[in-house]
Amino acid sequence: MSILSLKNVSKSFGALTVTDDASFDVPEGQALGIIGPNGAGKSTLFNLITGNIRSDQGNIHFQGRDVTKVSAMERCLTGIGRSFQIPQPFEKLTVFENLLVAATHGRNLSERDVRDDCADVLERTELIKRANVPAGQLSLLERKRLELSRAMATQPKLLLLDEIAGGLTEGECQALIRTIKDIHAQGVTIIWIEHVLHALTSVVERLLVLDFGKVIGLGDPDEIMASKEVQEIYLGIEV
Ligand SMILES: Nc1ncnc2c1ncn2[C@@H]1O[C@H](COP(=O)(O)OP(=O)(O)OP(=O)(O)O)[C@@H](O)[C@H]1O
Repeated sequence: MSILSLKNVSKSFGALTVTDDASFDVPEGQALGIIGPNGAGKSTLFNLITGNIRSDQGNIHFQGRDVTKVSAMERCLTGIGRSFQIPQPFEKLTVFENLLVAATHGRNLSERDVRDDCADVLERTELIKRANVPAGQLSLLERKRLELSRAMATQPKLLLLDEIAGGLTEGECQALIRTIKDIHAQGVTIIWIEHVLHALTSVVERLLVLDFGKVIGLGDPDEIMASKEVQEIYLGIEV
């Protein structure tokens, strides 16, 4: 069964069409990677799925329900969580306090009701030892982990990751991949936008390619990466 389904979704900013008739399904429990050149419309696609922006045309179904006109807040409450390309935690709040904010708002519950779950999330994302440290004092990898934790604190069924591996060393990247694999193994469906291709392809089962807002490829990661179109358009290699 598909957890997410987009049908003929389009979005323009003025004369610029940023999402062009996008249609695809994400089966429950799958990890889907999204690649494409800068400005291809990847983050915009996330904003359409989360409800941060509305589509001009088309429909979005989540768990069988048409959420096209549903607010971002309600989509979050029903299980769509995301991390942002540029982490913006509350720098002066501790890691744990940052999670409490995400969990209480993202689940519409009191702090008392979410405390244990927040501690569980920090265990899984390996940040529990830093729970009482202000977010502003974290290393880059820890900030990435906090961004992931804030998304997980909303208890998503569908987790959207926006370029979470950028800027990390290879060792840090591998550590983050292990955590993402662990989250995926718990049954969370993942859609991951990433320019660090080896990180992405080590996790996802399918790859979607966007170019000028159009879905130009969707399928097995190895086949997609080897395709002439992707090599030319995405990697800039003439084959
Ligand atoms: N709110 C907006 N108003 C006007 N133009 C926008 C808006 N949001 C995005 N755009 C434009 O839409 C295009 C796609 O942007 P988007 O951020 O979705 O691309 P992207 O594939 O995520 O790029 P990157 O890989 O660089 O993050 C860009 O040309 C961008 O300038």
